Amino acid sequence: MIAIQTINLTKKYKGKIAVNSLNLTIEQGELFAWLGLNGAGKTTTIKMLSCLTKPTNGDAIILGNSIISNPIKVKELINVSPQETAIAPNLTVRENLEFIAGIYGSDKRQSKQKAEDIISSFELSSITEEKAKTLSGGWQRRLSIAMALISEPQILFLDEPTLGLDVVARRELWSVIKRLKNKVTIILTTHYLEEAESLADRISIMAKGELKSIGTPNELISKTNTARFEDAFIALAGEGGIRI
Ligand SMILES: Nc1ncnc2c1ncn2[C@@H]1O[C@H](COP(=O)(O)OP(=O)(O)OP(=O)(O)O)[C@@H](O)[C@H]1O
Repeated sequence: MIAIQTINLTKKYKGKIAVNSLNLTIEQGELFAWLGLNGAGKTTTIKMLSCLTKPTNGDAIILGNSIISNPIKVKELINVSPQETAIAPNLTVRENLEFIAGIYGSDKRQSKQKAEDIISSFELSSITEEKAKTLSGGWQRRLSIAMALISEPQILFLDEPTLGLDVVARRELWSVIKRLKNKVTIILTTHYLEEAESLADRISIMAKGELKSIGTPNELISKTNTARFEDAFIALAGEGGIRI
């Protein structure tokens, strides 16, 4: 089944095009990565798909629901783990999880159970009673993703999930994300090419609001006739990048 289909999805800010007539399809269960240089239009696309900003033209269908005519239903089906983590610093890890479960309508008993389940699946048990503000960046990001999954979304948007993390914390988070594959459709934005290459089923490359190419890392390498993914990325996303 199709998770996301965009139809001429376009966003202009005061006449300036941020995203230009995007047409693509993402299958359910896919881990799909957006890559592009600064200002390529990744965040704007994610904001439209998650109903945080309205398109100027076009539409996107999320699991059968239009982001324009049915944003309330779309918001029930998705969740976002934003760049700046949305955790409450003075609450413990467990309290943060129970709090979010409550916001999404669970009663006290259900909230406790949901928090317990996610603590176990995210291997958070060593830090459950720690206040969130005392956690390292890697643990904070892991908690933030766990919180985004409490509402059991079908589509999860991960915006720069490992930004600023050290190499070990990054690898640990990669394994957390890999375990989610095929359970939830994941839309990932990142500036780390090796992150997209390691995690994504397919990658889309944007430049100046235009979709330049979509494919598996190997397909993008072969389409651009390059030897490494980094070279393929530069051929597509760089100044005067090709469109294939
Ligand atoms: N609220 C806004 N008002 C005006 N212009 C905006 C706004 N948000 C984004 N833009 C412009 O739209 C274009 C695309 O920006 P966007 O943030 O989507 O890119 P990005 O690929 O996410 O970049 P980055 O990697 O730097 O986060 C840029 O030219 C940006 O300046």
